[in-house]
Amino acid sequence: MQAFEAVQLYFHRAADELGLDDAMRTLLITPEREVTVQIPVRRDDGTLETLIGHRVQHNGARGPMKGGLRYHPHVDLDEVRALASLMTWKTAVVNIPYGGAKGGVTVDARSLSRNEREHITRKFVDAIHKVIGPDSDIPAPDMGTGHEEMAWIMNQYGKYHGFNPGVVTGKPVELYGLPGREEATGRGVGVLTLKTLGRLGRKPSQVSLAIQGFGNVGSHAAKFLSEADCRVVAISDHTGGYYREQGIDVMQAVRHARNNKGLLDGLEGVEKIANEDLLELPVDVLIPAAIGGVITEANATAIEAPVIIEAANAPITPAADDILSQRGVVILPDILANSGGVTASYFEWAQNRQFYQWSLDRVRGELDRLLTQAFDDVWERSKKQGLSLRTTAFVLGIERVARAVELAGVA
Ligand SMILES: NC(=O)c1ccc[n+]([C@@H]2O[C@H](COP(=O)([O-])OP(=O)(O)OC[C@H]3O[C@@H](n4cnc5c(N)ncnc54)[C@H](O)[C@@H]3O)[C@@H](O)[C@H]2O)c1
Repeated sequence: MQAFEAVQLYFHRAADELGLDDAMRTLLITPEREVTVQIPVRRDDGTLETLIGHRVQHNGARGPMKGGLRYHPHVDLDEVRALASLMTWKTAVVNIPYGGAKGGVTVDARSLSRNEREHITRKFVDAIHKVIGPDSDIPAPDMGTGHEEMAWIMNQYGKYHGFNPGVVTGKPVELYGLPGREEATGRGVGVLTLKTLGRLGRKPSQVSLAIQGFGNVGSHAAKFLSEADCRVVAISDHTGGYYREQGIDVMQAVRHARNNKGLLDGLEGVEKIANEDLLELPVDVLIPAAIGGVITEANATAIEAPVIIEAANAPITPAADDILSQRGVVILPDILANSGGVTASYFEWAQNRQFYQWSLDRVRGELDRLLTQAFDDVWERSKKQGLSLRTTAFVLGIERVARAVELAGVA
């Protein structure tokens, strides 16, 4: 099932709980604006190529729209639409004053030189600068983009509209970025894992964890949770899984990856396992933090972990979600579990608007506070209404957006 259908399914399940009529559903699902543009680019070898870029602004009832910009060969309008709507529900669940958007260019970022990436980014801004801005739509990094692209967006946007660093987040710290933005999603996953364990009456020191993916999110989550006394028994990246029953020295793994082009292969003192086997280990908590669609109908029954924290976007397919939920597995859904990133982006935007640099301590303190509040809102409502955490998170997000739409007056 494609991302689009999965989001629609979860939306309608929550809308059923809220008793929303068809007219309101249509209004909430329909994006406010979709922009598709051509991006002509001269490659370094002199050839001319015409790329396609999209920006979908889903809903701005609660504030300026917010969402990443991805450079990936699979980018298409349906996917961007689905991800834009997910951002609307995600910003609402964590209760920051934003709506949702998403964008992308259909291109393999790894095939581009730095020079080509810069040209594409500036051309894309040329095409969409009229519809983005610090009060309307604020892009951020996503797959295939990072702080360099964000700095170019800020610079190119400034040529049309004057200096305004709040037009984009995920910038380099030296250029109005936020200290702690890089760790924020992984740290948030860690904070929310501890909150989940606390509600289940589990002490971190009694808990074993397996984490799939050791990139930005997975490595920071592993670091945070091992420092909190959890036993991280397995980690992985696309080179394979690495297992040690007594617990992996996460800092050693971080250092190893840092000196090995970000990769874990060759890590010493661990047993090598297959990535699929990592998912089926008899651990207390499983954290998929790599890619989508790794837990499907085919392997859902083999998953032994009683708690899954969705650090990646959509790691569990809807069919697998049904199987796991029926078995009583506690699943903390992606729209809450990985919302630390967009929350820190909101802090970056707030500090840009204040022209005041936040300290790392302040960022961490505010991040922990907002995520804890969002977690408590979702957990308590889920218990009260007897709904899964995923359906509850969607209910809460959709309800807040619907209320904002109604209060502001829809027509
Ligand atoms: N970075 C953020 O702020 C953020 C925010 C929200 C959601 N996410 C989601 O979290 C996930 C991870 O993002 P990231 O920023 O850490 O990406 P990243 O590119 O830094 O790291 C991805 C990691 O996954 C590994 N990987 C790739 N394919 C794999 C496979 N088949 N099996 C096992 N490991 C594999 C890679 O080797 C790498 O270690 C993505 O789904 C992303 O959409 C990230």
